[in-house]
Amino acid sequence: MTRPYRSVLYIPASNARAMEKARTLPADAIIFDLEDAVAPSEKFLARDLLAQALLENYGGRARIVRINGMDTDWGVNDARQFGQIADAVLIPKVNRSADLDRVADLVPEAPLWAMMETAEGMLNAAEIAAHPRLSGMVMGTNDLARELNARFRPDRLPMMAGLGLCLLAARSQGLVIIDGVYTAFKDDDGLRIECEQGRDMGFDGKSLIHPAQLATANEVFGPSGAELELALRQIAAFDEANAQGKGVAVVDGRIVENLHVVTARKTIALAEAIANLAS
Ligand SMILES: CC(C)(COP(=O)(O)OP(=O)(O)OC[C@H]1O[C@@H](n2cnc3c(N)ncnc32)[C@H](O)[C@@H]1OP(=O)(O)O)[C@@H](O)C(=O)NCCC(=O)NCCSC(=O)C[C@H](O)C(=O)O
Ligand SMILES: [Mg+2]
Repeated sequence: MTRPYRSVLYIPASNARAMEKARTLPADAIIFDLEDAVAPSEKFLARDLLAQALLENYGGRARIVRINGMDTDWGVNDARQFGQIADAVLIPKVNRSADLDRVADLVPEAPLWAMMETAEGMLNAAEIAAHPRLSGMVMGTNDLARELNARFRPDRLPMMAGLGLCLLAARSQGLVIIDGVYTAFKDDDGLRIECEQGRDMGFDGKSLIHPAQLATANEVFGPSGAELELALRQIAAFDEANAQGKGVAVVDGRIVENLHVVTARKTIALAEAIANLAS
Protein backbone atom coordinates (compact mmCIF):
# COMPACT_ATOMS: atom_id res chain seq x y z
CA MET A 1 0.00 0.00 0.00
CA THR A 2 1.27 3.50 -0.85
CA ARG A 3 1.49 5.67 2.22
CA PRO A 4 2.33 9.35 1.82
CA TYR A 5 5.39 10.72 3.59
CA ARG A 6 5.39 14.20 2.07
CA SER A 7 5.75 15.94 5.41
CA VAL A 8 7.47 14.31 8.38
CA LEU A 9 7.36 16.59 11.42
CA TYR A 10 9.82 16.30 14.30
CA ILE A 11 8.46 17.07 17.74
CA PRO A 12 10.59 17.03 20.88
CA ALA A 13 8.91 14.45 23.11
CA SER A 14 9.48 16.83 26.03
CA ASN A 15 7.00 19.28 24.47
CA ALA A 16 3.51 18.13 25.48
CA ARG A 17 1.81 21.12 23.87
CA ALA A 18 3.42 20.45 20.47
CA MET A 19 2.53 16.75 20.64
CA GLU A 20 -1.08 17.68 21.36
CA LYS A 21 -1.11 20.23 18.56
CA ALA A 22 0.24 17.70 16.06
CA ARG A 23 -2.98 15.69 16.26
CA THR A 24 -4.63 18.38 14.15
CA LEU A 25 -1.73 19.35 11.89
CA PRO A 26 -1.59 18.25 8.23
CA ALA A 27 1.56 16.14 8.67
CA ASP A 28 1.77 12.78 6.93
CA ALA A 29 4.06 11.47 9.66
CA ILE A 30 5.40 12.58 13.01
CA ILE A 31 8.80 11.83 14.48
CA PHE A 32 8.49 11.98 18.25
CA ASP A 33 12.05 12.78 19.21
CA LEU A 34 13.68 11.39 22.34
CA GLU A 35 17.18 12.07 21.02
CA ASP A 36 18.82 15.38 20.11
CA ALA A 37 15.83 17.68 20.69
CA VAL A 38 15.58 16.54 24.32
CA ALA A 39 18.10 17.71 26.93
CA PRO A 40 19.68 14.96 29.07
CA SER A 41 17.91 16.34 32.14
CA GLU A 42 14.55 15.85 30.42
CA LYS A 43 14.99 12.35 28.97
CA PHE A 44 12.82 10.60 31.58
CA LEU A 45 10.15 13.29 31.52
CA ALA A 46 10.06 13.08 27.70
CA ARG A 47 9.49 9.32 27.87
CA ASP A 48 6.56 9.80 30.27
CA LEU A 49 5.03 12.56 28.17
CA LEU A 50 5.41 10.52 25.01
CA ALA A 51 3.79 7.48 26.59
CA GLN A 52 0.80 9.70 27.49
CA ALA A 53 0.69 11.31 24.04
CA LEU A 54 0.68 7.99 22.21
CA LEU A 55 -2.52 7.01 24.00
CA GLU A 56 -4.21 9.72 21.94
CA ASN A 57 -5.52 9.43 18.40
CA TYR A 58 -3.17 10.72 15.68
CA GLY A 59 -5.48 9.75 12.83
CA GLY A 60 -3.70 8.48 9.74
CA ARG A 61 -0.41 10.15 10.64
CA ALA A 62 2.47 7.66 10.92
CA ARG A 63 3.88 7.76 14.47
CA ILE A 64 7.63 7.26 14.39
CA VAL A 65 9.69 7.37 17.59
CA ARG A 66 13.32 8.44 17.37
CA ILE A 67 15.06 6.70 20.25
CA ASN A 68 18.42 7.55 21.77
CA GLY A 69 21.46 5.64 20.53
CA MET A 70 22.21 2.20 21.92
CA ASP A 71 25.49 3.62 23.27
CA THR A 72 23.65 6.04 25.59
CA ASP A 73 22.06 5.53 29.00
CA TRP A 74 18.56 5.75 27.49
CA GLY A 75 18.52 3.91 24.15
CA VAL A 76 17.76 0.38 25.36
CA ASN A 77 14.80 1.40 27.50
CA ASP A 78 13.50 3.78 24.82
CA ALA A 79 13.41 0.84 22.41
CA ARG A 80 11.78 -1.47 24.96
CA GLN A 81 9.12 1.06 25.91
CA PHE A 82 8.11 2.33 22.47
CA GLY A 83 8.91 -0.62 20.21
CA GLN A 84 5.46 -2.08 20.80
CA ILE A 85 3.53 1.18 20.35
CA ALA A 86 5.19 3.12 17.56
CA ASP A 87 4.51 2.61 13.85
CA ALA A 88 8.29 2.62 13.41
CA VAL A 89 11.38 3.03 15.56
CA LEU A 90 13.96 5.46 14.19
CA ILE A 91 17.56 4.75 15.18
CA PRO A 92 20.01 7.67 15.21
CA LYS A 93 23.50 7.77 13.73
CA VAL A 94 23.46 4.37 12.07
CA ASN A 95 26.98 3.58 10.88
CA ARG A 96 26.58 0.02 9.67
CA SER A 97 24.02 -2.74 9.35
CA ALA A 98 25.11 -4.34 12.64
CA ASP A 99 23.94 -1.19 14.49
CA LEU A 100 20.38 -2.22 13.67
CA ASP A 101 20.71 -5.75 15.08
CA ARG A 102 20.58 -4.74 18.74
CA VAL A 103 17.39 -2.74 18.25
CA ALA A 104 15.92 -5.48 16.07
CA ASP A 105 16.39 -7.91 18.99
CA LEU A 106 14.81 -5.51 21.49
CA VAL A 107 11.90 -4.66 19.19
CA PRO A 108 10.78 -7.85 17.50
CA GLU A 109 7.83 -6.38 15.63
CA ALA A 110 8.03 -2.67 14.78
CA PRO A 111 9.58 -1.68 11.48
CA LEU A 112 12.97 -0.02 11.90
CA TRP A 113 14.04 3.23 10.30
CA ALA A 114 17.62 4.54 10.18
CA MET A 115 18.94 8.08 10.56
CA MET A 116 21.54 8.45 7.82
CA GLU A 117 23.81 11.17 9.18
CA THR A 118 27.38 10.00 9.54
CA ALA A 119 30.22 9.71 7.04
CA GLU A 120 30.54 6.01 7.84
CA GLY A 121 26.80 5.55 7.36
CA MET A 122 27.00 7.12 3.89
CA LEU A 123 29.75 4.71 2.89
CA ASN A 124 27.77 1.75 4.24
CA ALA A 125 24.38 2.88 2.96
CA ALA A 126 23.90 -0.17 0.73
CA GLU A 127 24.46 -2.73 3.49
CA ILE A 128 22.32 -0.71 5.92
CA ALA A 129 19.46 -0.54 3.42
CA ALA A 130 19.68 -4.31 2.92
CA HIS A 131 19.00 -5.03 6.62
CA PRO A 132 15.90 -7.27 6.64
CA ARG A 133 14.08 -5.21 9.28
CA LEU A 134 14.67 -1.79 7.76
CA SER A 135 11.81 0.00 6.04
CA GLY A 136 12.82 3.66 5.99
CA MET A 137 15.72 6.10 6.00
CA VAL A 138 15.80 9.73 7.15
CA MET A 139 18.66 12.00 6.15
CA GLY A 140 20.32 13.85 9.04
CA THR A 141 22.00 16.60 7.11
CA ASN A 142 22.95 18.62 10.19
CA ASP A 143 24.96 15.87 11.80
CA LEU A 144 26.40 14.99 8.41
CA ALA A 145 27.50 18.58 7.78
CA ARG A 146 29.11 18.66 11.22
CA GLU A 147 31.07 15.47 10.53
CA LEU A 148 32.11 16.60 7.08
CA ASN A 149 33.01 20.11 8.27
CA ALA A 150 30.78 21.23 5.40
CA ARG A 151 29.12 24.61 5.02
CA PHE A 152 25.39 25.01 4.35
CA ARG A 153 24.76 26.27 0.84
CA PRO A 154 21.47 26.77 -1.00
CA ASP A 155 22.52 24.20 -3.63
CA ARG A 156 23.59 21.67 -0.96
CA LEU A 157 26.58 20.71 -3.06
CA PRO A 158 28.54 19.31 -0.09
CA MET A 159 25.62 17.00 0.73
CA MET A 160 25.10 15.62 -2.74
CA ALA A 161 27.36 12.58 -2.50
CA GLY A 162 25.69 11.43 0.72
CA LEU A 163 22.16 12.20 -0.42
CA GLY A 164 22.74 10.35 -3.66
CA LEU A 165 24.31 7.28 -2.02
CA CYS A 166 21.44 6.96 0.44
CA LEU A 167 18.82 7.42 -2.27
CA LEU A 168 20.42 4.71 -4.39
CA ALA A 169 20.63 2.40 -1.38
CA ALA A 170 17.04 3.01 -0.29
CA ARG A 171 15.60 2.59 -3.76
CA SER A 172 17.60 -0.57 -4.39
CA GLN A 173 15.71 -2.13 -1.44
CA GLY A 174 12.33 -0.48 -1.94
CA LEU A 175 12.61 1.65 1.24
CA VAL A 176 10.98 4.96 2.04
CA ILE A 177 13.53 7.80 2.14
CA ILE A 178 12.99 11.24 3.65
CA ASP A 179 15.15 14.31 3.05
CA GLY A 180 16.83 16.27 5.87
CA VAL A 181 15.48 19.32 7.71
CA TYR A 182 15.68 22.95 6.60
CA THR A 183 16.51 24.66 9.86
CA ALA A 184 15.64 28.28 8.93
CA PHE A 185 11.97 27.66 9.68
CA LYS A 186 10.87 31.23 8.92
CA ASP A 187 12.43 31.21 5.45
CA ASP A 188 9.65 29.91 3.19
CA ASP A 189 11.48 30.62 -0.06
CA GLY A 190 14.59 28.73 1.04
CA LEU A 191 12.46 25.81 2.21
CA ARG A 192 10.67 25.63 -1.13
CA ILE A 193 13.94 25.55 -3.07
CA GLU A 194 15.24 22.72 -0.89
CA CYS A 195 11.95 20.78 -1.14
CA GLU A 196 11.95 21.11 -4.93
CA GLN A 197 15.52 19.86 -5.05
CA GLY A 198 14.68 16.90 -2.80
CA ARG A 199 11.61 16.07 -4.88
CA ASP A 200 13.63 16.26 -8.11
CA MET A 201 16.19 13.87 -6.63
CA GLY A 202 13.52 11.33 -5.72
CA PHE A 203 12.95 11.71 -1.97
CA ASP A 204 9.48 10.75 -0.73
CA GLY A 205 9.22 13.80 1.50
CA LYS A 206 10.96 16.25 3.78
CA SER A 207 11.61 16.10 7.49
CA LEU A 208 10.42 19.32 9.13
CA ILE A 209 10.86 21.12 12.43
CA HIS A 210 7.94 23.57 12.52
CA PRO A 211 4.25 23.49 11.54
CA ALA A 212 4.80 26.50 9.26
CA GLN A 213 6.81 24.20 6.95
CA LEU A 214 4.03 21.64 6.40
CA ALA A 215 2.10 23.27 3.57
CA THR A 216 5.16 23.71 1.36
CA ALA A 217 6.35 20.12 1.81
CA ASN A 218 2.85 18.73 1.21
CA GLU A 219 2.53 20.75 -1.95
CA VAL A 220 5.95 20.02 -3.41
CA PHE A 221 6.03 16.28 -2.62
CA GLY A 222 2.40 15.65 -3.59
CA PRO A 223 1.40 15.20 -7.24
CA SER A 224 0.23 18.47 -8.78
CA GLY A 225 -3.02 18.66 -10.74
CA ALA A 226 -1.00 18.83 -13.96
CA GLU A 227 1.04 15.72 -13.03
CA LEU A 228 -2.13 13.79 -12.26
CA GLU A 229 -3.83 14.85 -15.45
CA LEU A 230 -0.75 13.85 -17.47
CA ALA A 231 -0.58 10.48 -15.69
CA LEU A 232 -4.19 9.73 -16.62
CA ARG A 233 -3.62 10.73 -20.24
CA GLN A 234 -0.46 8.61 -20.44
CA ILE A 235 -2.28 5.54 -19.18
CA ALA A 236 -5.20 6.09 -21.56
CA ALA A 237 -2.87 6.63 -24.53
CA PHE A 238 -0.79 3.58 -23.69
CA ASP A 239 -3.88 1.38 -23.29
CA GLU A 240 -5.10 2.57 -26.66
CA ALA A 241 -1.71 1.91 -28.28
CA ASN A 242 -1.66 -1.56 -26.74
CA ALA A 243 -5.13 -2.30 -28.08
CA GLN A 244 -3.72 -1.54 -31.52
CA GLY A 245 -0.83 -3.92 -30.94
CA LYS A 246 1.73 -1.15 -30.29
CA GLY A 247 4.11 -0.93 -27.32
CA VAL A 248 4.68 2.81 -27.52
CA ALA A 249 2.29 5.78 -27.36
CA VAL A 250 3.03 9.48 -27.78
CA VAL A 251 1.67 12.13 -25.39
CA ASP A 252 2.57 15.82 -25.68
CA GLY A 253 5.39 14.95 -28.06
CA ARG A 254 7.02 12.42 -25.72
CA ILE A 255 6.97 8.66 -25.91
CA VAL A 256 5.10 6.64 -23.33
CA GLU A 257 6.27 3.09 -22.73
CA ASN A 258 5.39 0.57 -20.07
CA LEU A 259 7.93 2.05 -17.63
CA HIS A 260 6.30 5.48 -17.89
CA VAL A 261 2.95 3.87 -17.15
CA VAL A 262 4.43 2.38 -13.98
CA THR A 263 5.37 5.90 -12.85
CA ALA A 264 1.96 7.23 -13.88
CA ARG A 265 0.21 4.55 -11.80
CA LYS A 266 2.43 5.41 -8.82
CA THR A 267 1.44 9.06 -9.14
CA ILE A 268 -2.23 8.14 -9.10
CA ALA A 269 -1.80 5.75 -6.15
CA LEU A 270 -0.04 8.50 -4.18
CA ALA A 271 -2.83 10.98 -4.93
CA GLU A 272 -5.39 8.42 -3.76
CA ALA A 273 -3.45 7.72 -0.57
CA ILE A 274 -3.30 11.46 0.15
CA ALA A 275 -7.04 11.77 -0.45
CA ASN A 276 -7.65 8.84 1.93
CA LEU A 277 -5.57 10.54 4.63
CA ALA A 278 -7.68 13.66 4.37
CA SER A 279 -11.01 11.79 4.55
C1 LIG B 1 12.05 25.54 16.44
C2 LIG B 1 11.12 25.55 17.65
C3 LIG B 1 11.96 25.52 18.94
C4 LIG B 1 10.28 26.82 17.63
O1 LIG B 1 9.38 26.72 18.70
P1 LIG B 1 8.40 27.91 19.09
O2 LIG B 1 9.21 29.15 19.38
O3 LIG B 1 7.50 27.43 20.20
O4 LIG B 1 7.59 28.15 17.77
P2 LIG B 1 6.29 28.96 17.57
O5 LIG B 1 6.01 29.88 18.70
O6 LIG B 1 6.38 29.58 16.21
O7 LIG B 1 5.18 27.84 17.54
C5 LIG B 1 3.90 28.11 17.06
C6 LIG B 1 2.98 26.98 17.42
O8 LIG B 1 3.43 25.77 16.83
C7 LIG B 1 3.72 24.79 17.83
N1 LIG B 1 4.92 24.07 17.39
C8 LIG B 1 6.16 24.54 17.24
N2 LIG B 1 6.97 23.58 16.78
C9 LIG B 1 6.21 22.48 16.65
C10 LIG B 1 6.49 21.17 16.20
N3 LIG B 1 7.74 20.80 15.83
N4 LIG B 1 5.48 20.31 16.16
C11 LIG B 1 4.22 20.65 16.56
N5 LIG B 1 3.89 21.89 16.98
C12 LIG B 1 4.89 22.78 17.03
C13 LIG B 1 3.93 25.57 19.10
O9 LIG B 1 3.64 24.74 20.20
C14 LIG B 1 2.94 26.68 18.91
O10 LIG B 1 1.64 26.18 19.15
P3 LIG B 1 0.52 27.02 19.92
O11 LIG B 1 0.78 26.75 21.36
O12 LIG B 1 -0.78 26.49 19.45
O13 LIG B 1 0.73 28.47 19.55
C15 LIG B 1 10.16 24.33 17.60
O14 LIG B 1 9.44 24.44 16.43
C16 LIG B 1 10.82 22.98 17.73
O15 LIG B 1 11.16 22.57 18.82
N6 LIG B 1 10.92 22.27 16.61
C17 LIG B 1 11.41 20.89 16.59
C18 LIG B 1 12.88 20.83 16.82
C19 LIG B 1 13.35 19.40 16.75
O16 LIG B 1 12.58 18.48 16.92
N7 LIG B 1 14.64 19.19 16.49
C20 LIG B 1 15.19 17.87 16.38
C21 LIG B 1 14.97 17.32 15.04
S1 LIG B 1 15.96 17.98 13.79
C22 LIG B 1 17.36 16.98 13.84
O17 LIG B 1 17.66 16.43 14.84
C23 LIG B 1 18.11 16.89 12.61
C24 LIG B 1 18.89 15.62 12.30
O18 LIG B 1 19.11 14.72 13.32
C25 LIG B 1 20.16 16.07 11.66
O19 LIG B 1 21.24 15.67 12.10
O20 LIG B 1 20.05 16.80 10.67
MG1 LIG C 1 21.06 14.22 13.81
